[in-house]
Amino acid sequence: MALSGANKDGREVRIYEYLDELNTDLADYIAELSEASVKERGVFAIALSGGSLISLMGKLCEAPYSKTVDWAKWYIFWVDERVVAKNHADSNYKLAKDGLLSKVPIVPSHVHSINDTVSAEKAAEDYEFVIRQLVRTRVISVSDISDCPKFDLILLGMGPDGHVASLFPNHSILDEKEEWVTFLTDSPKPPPERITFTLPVINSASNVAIVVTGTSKAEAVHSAIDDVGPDCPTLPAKMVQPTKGNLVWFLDKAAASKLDSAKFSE
Ligand SMILES: O=C1O[C@H](COP(=O)(O)O)[C@@H](O)[C@H](O)[C@H]1O
Repeated sequence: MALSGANKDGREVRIYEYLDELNTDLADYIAELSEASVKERGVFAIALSGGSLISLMGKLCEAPYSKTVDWAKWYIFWVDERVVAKNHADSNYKLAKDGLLSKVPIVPSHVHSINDTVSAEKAAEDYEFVIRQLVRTRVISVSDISDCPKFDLILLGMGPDGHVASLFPNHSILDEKEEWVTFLTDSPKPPPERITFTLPVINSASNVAIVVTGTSKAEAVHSAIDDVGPDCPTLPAKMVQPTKGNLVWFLDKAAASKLDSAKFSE
């Protein structure tokens, strides 16, 4: 049984007692957005994170989604990527390829991963160039208020420290306003070299989902959703506030355990 609530900012919080329910509802949510976007624009531009998110999306590889989703219309991007070879265990591309993309009929030329043969700085620059080309051809929409790309869906995970994508607490890249894609070489979580979408790009998306499971993240979830704690305003997850788009949090019972509301009966 899921608990769900929306607040006045249009932010929705969905809490699941069982992981299987979260996985099914997440697959439904993605499939519905894909259908709506393909109907409206003919394509679905989706940006993935790494980490636990990919296994939580696993139901998409199964029936009915494997048959009903219009995979040929999907264009895949990465919200953040570690600057390592594509076959490296730390690669977010490899994680998604092994766990999702190799199991469904995605068009290979629609998969836009980073250039893994150059520096982090150059990889970020090249990736932004690729995104600019696809904005020009309208594979990715453009925001009418920020001129940023407007992805149909951006999927985020969150670390126990409240980081999303490769936007870490107290890091100067949280202030980046000009670039669409930036880089860091001092990530507090290994590996140190990464590229990441900036907050203006994340907040320009039509839809953003933050998918979080596990007790280790309950404090950061509480801080970001209940607006508490001295670090709250600068917690990266809290800074995800789509300007015009929708934000949905998908939480399991453990991640939601410190929220002010939302209690399941034992
Ligand atoms: O390093 C990263 O961490 C976050 C969170 O990962 P999780 O395994 O705790 O869900 C992830 O969203 C990001 O893409 C990744 O590069």
